Amino acid sequence: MADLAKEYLILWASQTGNAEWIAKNIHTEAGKKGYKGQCFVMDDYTIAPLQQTGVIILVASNTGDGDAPDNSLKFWRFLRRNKDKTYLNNAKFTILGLGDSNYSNFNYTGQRLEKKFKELGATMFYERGMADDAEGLENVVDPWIEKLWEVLPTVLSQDTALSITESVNSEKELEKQMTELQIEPELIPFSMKNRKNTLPQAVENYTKLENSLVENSETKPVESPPVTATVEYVKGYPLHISLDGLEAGVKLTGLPRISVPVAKLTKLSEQQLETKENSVPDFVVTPAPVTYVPVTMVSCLTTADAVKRTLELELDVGQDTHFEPGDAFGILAPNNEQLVQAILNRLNIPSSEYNCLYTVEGENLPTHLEKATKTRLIDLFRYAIDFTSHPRKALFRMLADHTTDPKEKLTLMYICSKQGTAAFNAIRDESPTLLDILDSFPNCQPPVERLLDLLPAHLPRFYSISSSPLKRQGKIRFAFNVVNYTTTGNAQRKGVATPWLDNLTSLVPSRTTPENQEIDISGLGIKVPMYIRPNANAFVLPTKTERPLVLIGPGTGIAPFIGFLEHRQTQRKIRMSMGTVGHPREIQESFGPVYLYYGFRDKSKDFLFEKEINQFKQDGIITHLAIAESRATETKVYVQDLIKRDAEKLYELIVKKDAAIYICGDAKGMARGVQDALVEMLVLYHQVDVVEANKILMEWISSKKYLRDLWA
Ligand SMILES: Cc1cc2nc3c(=O)[nH]c(=O)nc-3n(C[C@H](O)[C@H](O)[C@H](O)COP(=O)(O)O)c2cc1C
Repeated sequence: MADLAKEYLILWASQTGNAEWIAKNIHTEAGKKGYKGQCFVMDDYTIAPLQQTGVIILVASNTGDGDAPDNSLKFWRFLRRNKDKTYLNNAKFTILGLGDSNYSNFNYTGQRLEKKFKELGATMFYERGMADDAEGLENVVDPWIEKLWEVLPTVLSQDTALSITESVNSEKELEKQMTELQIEPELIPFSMKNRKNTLPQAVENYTKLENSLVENSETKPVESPPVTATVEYVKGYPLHISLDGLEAGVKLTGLPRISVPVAKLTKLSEQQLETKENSVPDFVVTPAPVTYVPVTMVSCLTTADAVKRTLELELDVGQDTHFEPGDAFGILAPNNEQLVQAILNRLNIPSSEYNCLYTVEGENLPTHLEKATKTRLIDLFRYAIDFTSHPRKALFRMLADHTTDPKEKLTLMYICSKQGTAAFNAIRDESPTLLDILDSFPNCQPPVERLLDLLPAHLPRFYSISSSPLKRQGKIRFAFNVVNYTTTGNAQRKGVATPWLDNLTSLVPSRTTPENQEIDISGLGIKVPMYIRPNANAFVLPTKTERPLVLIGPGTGIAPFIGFLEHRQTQRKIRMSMGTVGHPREIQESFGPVYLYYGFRDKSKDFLFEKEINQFKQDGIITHLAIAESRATETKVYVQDLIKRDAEKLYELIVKKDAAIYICGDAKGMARGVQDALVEMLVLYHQVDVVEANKILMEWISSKKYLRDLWA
């Protein structure tokens, strides 16, 4: 029999790419250290040697409210069904969980994985890491990986074990020096203004040391002279970086681990391919086929003086598209074109290159680049890379190696060091784009390939369907806030898909009365690329119409419930029109009570779907309407306050009459507040303690009595 402990297996689950990036980095680095093993996404567990590998490393993030990422749902089904207590008897495992402590179920998937793997007979060889995005993932991830390299030689009995141990030890010495960068007191200037133009020797040494560990496989993708701009490009907002922690004698510690270069970008031909606007390139992988559907209606649901601008759009998806109210769909919007072109220009890429064909290759490439083997350069920038999400420390660390200015280098090193935590967090809070970062360091010129390595994937944006297929056959409606705001540092920020949709539909005027105007734009020929997302969380109506419903959805969280209510309204109309089926009262009774908890800031500005909700109430489709207005009066009222107010009634409905609970909206504050209110209800009326109440909620979640559709 093969020696099981000879190879490792890494399994990852990732919603937005962090866990994938970390898992693949561990895999690449393990390979460099001489270990043998494989790396798979969890849902590929059937082709992964799960029972044939003695050492399993799990890297998993969370989504929703402690839910597992979409690409691990099949694996979870398999784990749940597997009751064989000896299934993983031969496996030793460890877990690196990624979460965010702002969410009520911090790192829940990591805890569940540990429990399940132990139930299947596996033993833990190294304690679970619980990284926190709120504090910076690197704070836990980096030391956890360092320690992994210490532990691995003892659990992996590879033939190369001796040489690995030696190499690990010598690297450890180097890394020790690397993570503690001592800057000579006399070389530390106190402000950026009077900083010397020479790099402190310690920084030079550090860089040399670090680079000696990284095989220099970078190739310059585009060898072209700097562009003299003839076009006016947008400029980035400069970052305001406080160097308060950078004092004389300071030791920069906890610098991020070196990320091994992966992507190689090679030009395939000079041939200029025709520009196809709004056309999603083939390398973009989606779980269902992408279709281009006409936009037929647009309406603005808020007034001009509301804090947010909310739009409702209708798409003509055709009679053959199957969906239910509550299903979600993805829209593949490109990155903002001005931003894309400004970044290309900032990277000295001439516009003559934009439409040339390129290939991206490399071992352990991130999933979003795997199929980019023949693509126009501009499409990589429009559809593959995310230029607007929170920057990783590893990005700043890489940029430090690509600036010619010592001041910039030191500042970049400081930002990603432990001493620069406050500066890093302040930068994150400002949500800078890549352009903002690059324009703040004018002498920094990173290779495109390293950006491909270190920037996250550009992802589809998901929306909940706010209409019923019974009422609007072949049509989908959805509502969203147009993301456009000013940061505390006075930078103007925009979302990706929502301003794009707003522009496409020619910036419709705001609502002037409670009755928003629906504008028919079917004649304009506007199409958007989209796909229906199979509903993984079963956020759909129960099949039995008698079952009572509790719907909780402030802001645009109301959208799927409008679909639910339209559906119920149409179902009732159909039953009524069939006449013979029953007495109107019987028909009315065949629909259970519906409690709607809905919140907004100000009734006169952002009461979305006001007319429709009032009509549902009048028709008896909504039996209890609880409205929370948070900004109109002195006392701010939120949906969770109304749930607490109605606790006794709700207990009766939820526990005694088995109501299904649905919650939709902000995953942080609102979901947490509602969870606490439901716990309070159980403590008061079910007479259990808080721990037991939380357990009951978890049971409701797994039995799908409590359904959640949450977003950040
Ligand atoms: C919509 C959403 C919901 C989340 N829910 C949770 C949660 O319930 N518990 C938690 O610990 N972290 C939660 N997180 C934080 C993520 O797990 C964390 O940001 C992680 O770094 C994401 O890794 P990924 O890119 O591999 O998916 C959530 C993040 C988002 C965007």
